[in-house]
Amino acid sequence: MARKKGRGGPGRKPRNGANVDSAPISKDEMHNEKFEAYYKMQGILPEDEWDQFLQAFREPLPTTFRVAGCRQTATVLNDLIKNTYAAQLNNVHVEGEKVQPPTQIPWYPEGLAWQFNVPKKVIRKEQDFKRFHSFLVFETDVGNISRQESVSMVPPLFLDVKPHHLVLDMCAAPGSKTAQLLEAIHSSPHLPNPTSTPTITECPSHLSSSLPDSSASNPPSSTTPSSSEELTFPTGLLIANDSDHKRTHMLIHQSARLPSPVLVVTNLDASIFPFVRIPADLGRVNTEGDGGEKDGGSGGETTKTKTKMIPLHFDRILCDVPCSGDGTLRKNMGIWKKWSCADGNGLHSLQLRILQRAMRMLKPGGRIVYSTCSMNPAENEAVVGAALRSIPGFKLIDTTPHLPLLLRRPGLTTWIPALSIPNPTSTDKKERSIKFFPTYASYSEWFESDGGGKGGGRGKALESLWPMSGDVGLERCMRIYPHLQDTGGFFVAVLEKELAKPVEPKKRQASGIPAPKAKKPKLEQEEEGGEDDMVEDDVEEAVVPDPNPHTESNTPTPAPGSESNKGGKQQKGKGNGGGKGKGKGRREELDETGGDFNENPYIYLAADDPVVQTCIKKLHLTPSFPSSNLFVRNPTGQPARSLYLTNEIVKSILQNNDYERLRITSAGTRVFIKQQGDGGVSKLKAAEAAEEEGNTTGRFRILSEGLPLVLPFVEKESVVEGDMQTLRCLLEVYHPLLERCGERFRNELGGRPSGNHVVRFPKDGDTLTHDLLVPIWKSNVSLSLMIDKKAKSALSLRVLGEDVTVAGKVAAEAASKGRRGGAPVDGDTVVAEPEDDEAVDAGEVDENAEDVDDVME
Ligand SMILES: C[S@@+](CC[C@H](N)C(=O)[O-])C[C@H]1O[C@@H](n2cnc3c(N)ncnc32)[C@H](O)[C@@H]1O
Repeated sequence: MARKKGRGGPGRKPRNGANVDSAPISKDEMHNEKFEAYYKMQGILPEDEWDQFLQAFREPLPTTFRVAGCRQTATVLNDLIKNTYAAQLNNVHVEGEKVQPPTQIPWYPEGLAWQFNVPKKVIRKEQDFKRFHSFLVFETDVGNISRQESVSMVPPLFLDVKPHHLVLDMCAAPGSKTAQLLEAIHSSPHLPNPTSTPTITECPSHLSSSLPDSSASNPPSSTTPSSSEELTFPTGLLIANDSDHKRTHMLIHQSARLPSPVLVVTNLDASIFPFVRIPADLGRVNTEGDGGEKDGGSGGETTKTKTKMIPLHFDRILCDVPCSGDGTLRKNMGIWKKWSCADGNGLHSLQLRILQRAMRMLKPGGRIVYSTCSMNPAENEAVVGAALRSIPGFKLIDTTPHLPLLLRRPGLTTWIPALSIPNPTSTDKKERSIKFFPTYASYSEWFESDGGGKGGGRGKALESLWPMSGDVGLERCMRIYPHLQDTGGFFVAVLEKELAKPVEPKKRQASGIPAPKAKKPKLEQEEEGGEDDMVEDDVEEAVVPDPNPHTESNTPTPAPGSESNKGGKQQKGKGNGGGKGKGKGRREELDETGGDFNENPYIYLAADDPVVQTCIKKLHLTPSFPSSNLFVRNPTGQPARSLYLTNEIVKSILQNNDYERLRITSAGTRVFIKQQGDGGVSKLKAAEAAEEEGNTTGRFRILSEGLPLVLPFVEKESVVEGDMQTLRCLLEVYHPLLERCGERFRNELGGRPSGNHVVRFPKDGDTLTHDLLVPIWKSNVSLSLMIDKKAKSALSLRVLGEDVTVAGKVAAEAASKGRRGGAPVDGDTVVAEPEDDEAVDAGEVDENAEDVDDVME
């Protein structure tokens, strides 16, 4: 399956929706008078740094990536990069000049982020770089490496997410920061990390060859999901939201590389994000932050007594808001030509409403990180300042002690807004000039005059664009500039909600805080009206300014459920709410493109469902497996093909909220799938075999991405020990015969029934630095390694030092014939994969896969 080339090109929608493009332009064209005039006026830098600042923006951005996944995997990979690849690349010369090898980004924790700046032609020509690039591509595909702009790695680091935290990523697509947040939630050393792929699956202690077979070998004795969850899954939650429906699918695709039972993806306008209902007892436990959870009742059963519901408040919220993106000039070169101060002005109102909404959904003591890839104070300090003044009880955190090696400048405490207006000295009406207004009064005066456009249809700009009186500590914000550490431009502010009880609404009004007319989110109005328990004490604080009538800039597309969407096509939502907890009837749902919200429901299976019980038996799972946390996604609620797993809090959300109201696009992760074929045997024969077995529930297997989550519940005795001969054989051939495998493995597996098995390849301190666990499928005559082709290639490269897989050989052959093959060079098309039905049978082909290049920032 070849992927289309997806990066750049004129008209490409960038990360924030502004209409800029990344088509290359010459350095001579990299000028913009208005940009320079505007930022010089703001005094963002000392005069003597100005040239360096502009010059840095004209240079290509280095390629940056971070090593993701669990600590074990990350350490192995990082050592490999440091000791093998970077060492090899330290001595590459092109046309007599030394090429800089990859270097560690100095400020990133534990040296896990890297950068290099090597022209594509060098990567294509130089064997060592080519090999390094292949390695990066494969490891990225399997989720162990995340290619991400270095400044974009900053906000999640300041959010400081812990495994028990309830986290909301308000504007999450395409998802590079979501991935970081997920990794942080899964970061406990006691939890198996789904962010490590089976290529080096972290081995739960009871399956490890290296750990003593003592109490650790016993599966958790409790049969309640909550106690097994404590031992296995984080108790936290990550809701990743984006208002752009297409981009939520990018987000889902991106996060599929980091399968997690704690993830929920929603498709809502963040500025009117509705409250999520949770049972009060669950909320209380979360507020206490002890990470423990009550059993929310077994799946499929209906709780008789009415449970008191409360709105969920988050421990951490990331507001990586849509922005004008002028900090991305180095990659979105079209901004040089198109920059206008109107872009930032036009986004200010939405950004402010998103931040205010986040503040209202935060727990006392909780933290918000607000970030943009813009340098414009209209989108940064003006937003943060106005938000802090409108909702008391928050403060900006001084972040200087954190990441001390990250060079940054303090936030601006004053700035001068400007408008883009028709150039009064030009006859061309389309020509614009920039006009500064030091005060809101001077702007108002101009606005009221004819020159201001009164009567000409121009809406008035918000006063919050201007600096306001009163010190809110804006210098605590962070500004990152390209010349400081060879990055893009970026802005980050860290806000904390005080633990003290917020002041009464009346006192707030008396404090002179500008409180533009409250405009409650539609969903919230309904929520408040219908559910006493959902009314928050600070509901009156919905100091949401009127939508900015200022119409100069590219306005972001109206989001689902937003007022601005009202004129759109309306269609009915479908399905029921997935069992109990269905909200208040049907609502008309719209997505960004005007289509309906067309998602299947989330229906939990009863723990004693025959299919669940068959899975437990056939897949050799211990009784502690959280069987009531499995759900299916189809209108009938039948376990037809895939079974998904969540933790308790996600289950509680899905069962107590209308999934259509929250526009839940995805939740949890798929762990079991019905085996359609039987390795090398036809589907018909497989079906016949299943029939003969009297197994009408079908035969499910553990999906490779689900394995890390399921492993702690796999019975130790059922795991077969493999050897290097067997591993090579499984990698080289799609369906190798058992006779080709190592003798001990052959003998052990030979006596076992056909179906799903887990194989452990013990660490040998040499080729395998950690135990490796993989799922295989045994048919009557052959075996199949049930991991996808890219994961196979990555594993082969890492363990055997070469890609011995069929796909790898085809790619190498194509490359040797002069066709492009092997790993793609940055932004290029991925080589066509060989025709075979293995991945399809294995259910590993993602039909909804989006262009992964687009997913990379
Ligand atoms: C800067 S990008 C986010 C990048 C993302 N955090 C990441 O690290 O990959 C801004 C995102 O906000 C989304 N967006 C725009 N308006 C929105 C709104 N009103 N509510 C939620 N998301 C919005 C855009 O679709 C875009 O994906």
